Amino acid sequence: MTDPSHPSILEARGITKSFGGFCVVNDVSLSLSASEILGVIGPNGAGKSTLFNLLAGALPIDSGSIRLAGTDLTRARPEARIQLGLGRTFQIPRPFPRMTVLENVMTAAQNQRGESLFSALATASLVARQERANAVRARDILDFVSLSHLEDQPAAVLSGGQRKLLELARVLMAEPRVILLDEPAAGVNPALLDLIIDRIVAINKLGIAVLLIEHNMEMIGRLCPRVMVMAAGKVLAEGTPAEVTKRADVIDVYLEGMPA
Ligand SMILES: Nc1ncnc2c1ncn2[C@@H]1O[C@H](COP(=O)(O)OP(=O)(O)OP(=O)(O)O)[C@@H](O)[C@H]1O
Repeated sequence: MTDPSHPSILEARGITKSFGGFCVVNDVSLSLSASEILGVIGPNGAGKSTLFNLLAGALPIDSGSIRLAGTDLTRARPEARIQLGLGRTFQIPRPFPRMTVLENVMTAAQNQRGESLFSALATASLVARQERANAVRARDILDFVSLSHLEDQPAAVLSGGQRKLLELARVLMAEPRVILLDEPAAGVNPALLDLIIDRIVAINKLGIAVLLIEHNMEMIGRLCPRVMVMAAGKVLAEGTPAEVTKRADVIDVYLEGMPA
């Protein structure tokens, strides 16, 4: 349920997706308020990444609806969703390895807003001015994610944690209202993990809502006032991390055997 004082920015209703007759996301609904970080947890194969693919438009949904700030995105192309403010990161970041860190961030700029008019009127000097403005903004964002010192390096040299920070920077360049974060802690060393957590808090304080898939329960506990537990494609439980981690059904399908 969304608190009326914090209206919903992202709303999904009854999202369902099957592959070859096997239902991997089954009637999932969620409501994310503009000020919120909502965690999505659950065992491997629960359908969490598929849910992100459906929200981001990488896969078409079989049934259900998706709204972002009241606009129906259910059938919108992924690029249209990005332009409307829905950003996402991937479990395994895929930067352009030979481009520099700065160039990687600049490629995520959404200058195609009003593209037809822009291309009709554009002159070389206008394009150059836009590029300079993008470079200034990309440098500010690299500073925000503490990667400024690497801006001229090819992305191929980055560590796993630095690649996650670069992904965050690329998403921020597109000026999102909501970010879907898919396992930002996976493969990240403890020092960078603290930095990533700190940057997610800072991003949220800018008014950007976050939907966070994560297996790292410490990170979930530090970031998420509310979590949704998925199992076998369905929402099994919702509540605070303390509430859901006490539930016998959640312990049974997910938490048993995990490191404390
Ligand atoms: N394109 C696809 N075609 C067929 N089956 C798929 C496809 N994508 C995902 N699946 C299946 O859907 C189920 C859910 O997978 P998904 O990756 O969404 O789970 P997950 O909760 O994100 O798991 P993990 O925590 O391991 O990332 C799995 O059984 C997976 O094999």
